[in-house]
Parts: sequence; structure tokens; C-alpha cells
Amino acid sequence: MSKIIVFGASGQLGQCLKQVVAEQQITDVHFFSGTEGNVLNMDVLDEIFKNEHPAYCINCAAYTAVDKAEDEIEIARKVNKDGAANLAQLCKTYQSTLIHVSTDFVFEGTAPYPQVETDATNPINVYGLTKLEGEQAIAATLPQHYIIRTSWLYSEHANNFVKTMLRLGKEKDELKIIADQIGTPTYAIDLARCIVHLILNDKHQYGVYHYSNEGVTSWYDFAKAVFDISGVQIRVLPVRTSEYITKAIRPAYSVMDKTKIKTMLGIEVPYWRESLNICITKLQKQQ
Ligand SMILES: NC(=O)C1=CN([C@@H]2O[C@H](COP(=O)(O)OP(=O)(O)OC[C@H]3O[C@@H](n4cnc5c(N)ncnc54)[C@H](OP(=O)(O)O)[C@@H]3O)[C@@H](O)[C@H]2O)C=CC1
Ligand SMILES: Cc1cn([C@H]2C[C@H](O)[C@@H](COP(=O)(O)OP(=O)(O)O[C@H]3O[C@@H](C)C(=O)[C@@H](O)[C@H]3O)O2)c(=O)[nH]c1=O
Repeated sequence: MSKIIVFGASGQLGQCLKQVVAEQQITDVHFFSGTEGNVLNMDVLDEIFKNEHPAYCINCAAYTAVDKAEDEIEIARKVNKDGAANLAQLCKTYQSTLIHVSTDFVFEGTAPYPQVETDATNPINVYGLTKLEGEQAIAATLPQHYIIRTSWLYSEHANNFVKTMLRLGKEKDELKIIADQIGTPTYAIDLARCIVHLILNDKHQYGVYHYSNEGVTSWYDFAKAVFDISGVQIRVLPVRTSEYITKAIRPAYSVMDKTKIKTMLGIEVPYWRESLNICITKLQKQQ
């Protein structure tokens, strides 16, 4: 098994990767949290690469606070662009393959069909812009890269929409949820399995790939499904984007076409509602 290093290990995807690697009994994977492996500190990173000589570096480190990023463009850009560029530089020096995670928010969200990897990007918020800059920095530095764009990540770990809904479900009698933003949820465990599968079956077909769960939904329908599955009684009102004001604007339609990654890896992708069922069952067992 090739040696793998993972940055952003204490985040949602990092924790899911830990779980999947343990389940599949894959050894020789080293995880670095933000304090152990700050992607902005080249001295620390160089030391890690020098010690590990990894075949693969997985970058789960990111600035993901979409609304806050509107006011903190510098720090968002540092982590999402410069951090990605630093890892690409070191992967080049140490001949490692970089697996980097990006987002559906690189798209404007106005195309009425699922986006393919070659479609034009045009981010409409700071987070999406800085994530696109990260992608571009990698592509300009390192041919040996996989950039996997995903969307609407959730899991038992860290903060995400599903856990927010379950918390609000306990605190409120009624919620207003945007019904005119359309996309696809992704169970971070499914994405982590896909990343591990990619490493174990590397075809060296580097480039950009899209991965989400199967299906299409709105935030409103996603929230309804969370409450239906978990048996929470709450009034959920569908609202337009214009009726729920947020600092950052978000794409109206950011569904991604997954044909490229499914063809390369020969994988089937779980339907979003089935994965949501699994996640909520796990969350309920933890209570
Ligand atoms: N969450 C989502 O809905 C989506 C996420 N993505 C992308 O997926 C990837 C994983 O996201 P997710 O796991 O949800 O994100 P999280 O916000 O849960 O985790 C991100 C992690 O990055 C770490 N980090 C922040 N700054 C640095 C730094 N300077 N050096 C090292 N680590 C740092 C944080 O560490 P610490 O906790 O120590 O600060 C945090 O644990 C990201 O690239 C994100 O852009 C794509 C689509 C949807
Ligand atoms: C809490 C809440 C949110 N919403 C809306 C706001 C927003 O449009 C949508 C989701 O809100 P959140 O802030 O939870 O999610 P958000 O941070 O926008 O999620 C995004 O995160 C980044 C990191 C990504 O890369 C994207 O793929 C996407 O997952 O739900 C409501 O309508 N009502 C509510 O009560």
C-alpha cells in the first residue's frame, strides 16, 4: 500500500477518511490536523514531506465558512488558494500525487443542466472564487493531480446542513428553507470511499472530476427528508432565495454530472436519500 498523507484531518471529510481507512484496514496513512500540518507553513509542510515521502497527498484543508468568507477574503484566499498551491509545489518536489477537493460553488449556477468538468466556471461568491483559484494554482504547478469537485457535504462529523437541521428541529417549531437552490447532497463517507477507491485503482488519468451522490434536490426538500427520516415534527416552509437573506449569494442550480469519475473507476454512486438514511441512523445511535 502506498503511503498517504492527509491534511485538514480534523474537518468533516478528514474524519470520514479516517473512518473509511480504518474500516478497510489500510495502514500507512498519516493524518495531520490544522495545528499539526498548517498548509500555509512551508517549513512544516516540507518537513512532513521529507519524513513521509508520500505517494499520495489528500488535501481536505479548506476555509469553508461561505458567508464569513465574504468579509474575510484574505484568509479564505490564503487557505483555499495558497494552501493548495503549497501542497502542489511540494507534491512536485517529492513526486507525490495530489488529491484535492473542490466545490460545485465554482459554477455560476445558471446552466439548466448538470455541469460537466469542462464547463465554464464563474464563481459568484468569495468562497467559490478562492476554491477556483486553488484549482488553477494546482493545475499550473503539478500535472499529477486529481481535483474532485463535490457538493453539499454532510456526515456525522463536524458542522453541516443535516446537523444544523437536527439542532434547529429541537429548538424551533417552524423553519423557512430556500426551495429555489437546486443541487445534490453528498454523504462525506461516500466521497471518502471514492477517494480511497481512486488511490487503490489509480489509472493515472489526472484532472478534474465531479463527485456527489445521485439525484437532485433543493435545500427545502433536503431539510424535509432530514425531518421525515429522523421522525422530527416541525413545520418547514419553502421560501425563495430573496426571502432568506445571506451574506454570500449561492448558485441557483449546481448539479454536477458524474459520468467521468463513474467511468474511470467503474463505480456506482449511492442515491442521496439512501445515504442520508444511513447517516441519520448513525447519528440517532450516537444519541
Ligand atoms: N462542507 C461542504 O459542504 C463542502 C465542502 N467542499 C470541500 O470539501 C473539502 C472538505 O470540506 P469539509 O471537510 O466539509 O470542511 P471542514 O470545514 O469540516 O474542514 C476543513 C478543515 O480544514 C482545516 N484547515 C483550515 N485552515 C487550515 C490550514 N491553514 N492548514 C491546515 N488545515 C486547515 C480546518 O482545521 P481546524 O479545524 O484545525 O481549523 C478544518 O478541520 C474542502 O476542500 C471543501 O472546500 C466541497 C463541497 C461542499
Ligand atoms: C440554516 C438555514 C439555511 N438555509 C439555506 C441557506 C443556504 O442557501 C442553504 C445551505 O446553507 P448552509 O450555510 O448550511 O450551507 P452552505 O455553507 O451554503 O453549503 C455549501 O458549503 C460549501 C462549503 C460548499 O462547498 C457547497 O457545496 C455547499 O455545501 O440553506 C435556509 O434556507 N434556512 C435555514 O434555516
